[in-house]
Formats: sequence, structure tokens, C-alpha cells
Amino acid sequence: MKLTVLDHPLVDHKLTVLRSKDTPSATFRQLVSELVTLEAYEATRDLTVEDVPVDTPVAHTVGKRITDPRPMIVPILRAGLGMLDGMMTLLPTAEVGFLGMKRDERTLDIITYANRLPDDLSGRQCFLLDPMLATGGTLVAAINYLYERGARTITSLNVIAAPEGIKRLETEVSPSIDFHVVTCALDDHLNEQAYIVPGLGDAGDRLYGVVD
Ligand SMILES: O=P(O)(O)OC[C@H]1O[C@H](OP(=O)(O)OP(=O)(O)O)[C@H](O)[C@@H]1O
Ligand SMILES: O=c1cc[nH]c(=O)[nH]1
Ligand SMILES: [Mg+2]
Repeated sequence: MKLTVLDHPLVDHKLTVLRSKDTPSATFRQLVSELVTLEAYEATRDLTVEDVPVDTPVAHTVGKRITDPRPMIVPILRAGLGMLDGMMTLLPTAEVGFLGMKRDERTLDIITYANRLPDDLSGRQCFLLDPMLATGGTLVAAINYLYERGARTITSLNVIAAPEGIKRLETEVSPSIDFHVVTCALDDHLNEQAYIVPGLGDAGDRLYGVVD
């Protein structure tokens, strides 16, 4: 497993506004979108490309294009939806699948309530989107889901990760997966409710409102 924690003043500035409890939903959504665009630059560094001929107005040359099959972007609903537009801005030719997952806030068990993904993901470079990586339970379940469908190259884009979740991924994700975590910040710890500290609270609620 490879871990990349972004180190950039723009990321730090935007993340600080995102964390503030006084930041309203509209600004929060805009900042998540901007942060994922910055993150996507790093997260797509290992995309496979192939040579392609191109005629410029001046000469014939050889450039690069992203190889087939097209990359697969998978936001984990709800909160991951807030990262989708920003990711697609950088990777407009990717396909999008969906996973609806909810952590039971009492038991921390993961409930998968929706999925819309191709049955065969072999050979696809997959990008999971979810702003919060807390205990890692949701991400492990999502990775297993993709793995069962043949995915072996998976990058997770998160906004904030907790050390507890990173540790869990290191032990529970199969070494046969080429797995990369990219996050804007690695925070301090989880509290008794398994919320990230200092974190930003419940990302889904801050993006879309409180449902339960
Ligand atoms: O690492 P974990 O301990 O599994 O926690 C992280 C998960 O919790 C949040 O989702 P939540 O279950 O609140 O669903 P929501 O996006 O619908 O709010 C978050 O977006 C992650 O999916
Ligand atoms: O801090 C946390 C932990 C899990 N889910 C969130 O939205 N925030
Ligand atoms: Mg939530």
C-alpha cells in the first residue's frame, strides 16, 4: 500500500475553511470539489498511457492517451458524491460506478444499500471517492467489493484520514492489489464515536443535511 498525504499551501488553506463549523453547506460543497481537483492530479500520476500519433499545425508527432479500458470512478454515497464533479473535471473520459454504503454509527458495521457497477472490473484502474477515512471499515468493504469483480488497481481519494484507518488498511487489504491512498490530511486520532479529530464532523451531513 502506498500513502500520499498532500503537502501544498492551497490544500492547507482550503481544508482549514472546510473544517470550520461555521462554513455553510454551499461553501463546503465548493471546497470539496476544489480539493479533489488538486488531489486528482496526484492520484492519477500512475495512470497508464500509450503512444498516439498527432498532427499539430506545424508537424507530425507522437503524444500520449489514456489506455483502454477506461478508468472507473466510484464515489461512495453519500459523502463521496461531493467529490465526483471535481474528479470528472480532471478525468472526463472515465466511467462512473456507484456504491451506497453507510456505517451504523452504533456498531460501526457497514451496510451496503446500493450498487451500480460493471460485473467485470478486471484490468480497470479504479478510483474510490470518499472524503472521510475513519476506522477504514467502509473503505475495506468497498475494496473487497471491487476486488471480487476483478479490480487489482485501486486508488482511494480521501480528504481526511485517521491513523487508525490507515493501519487497518495496511493489514486488511490484499497485497495482490496495487493500492494507493491519497489524502489531503492525516489527522490525529478517532474519538469515542469513531469521528476523526480534529476532522470536520459528519461529511455527508455537512454536504447534504442531516437525515437521521
Ligand atoms: O472509515 P469508517 O469508520 O467506515 O467511516 C467513514 C465513512 O463514514 C462516512 O459515511 P457515512 O456512513 O456517515 O454515510 P454518509 O456518507 O451517507 O453520511 C464517510 O463518508 C465514510 O463513508
Ligand atoms: O469524522 C468522521 C468519521 C466518519 N464519517 C464522517 O463523516 N466523519
Ligand atoms: Mg455520514
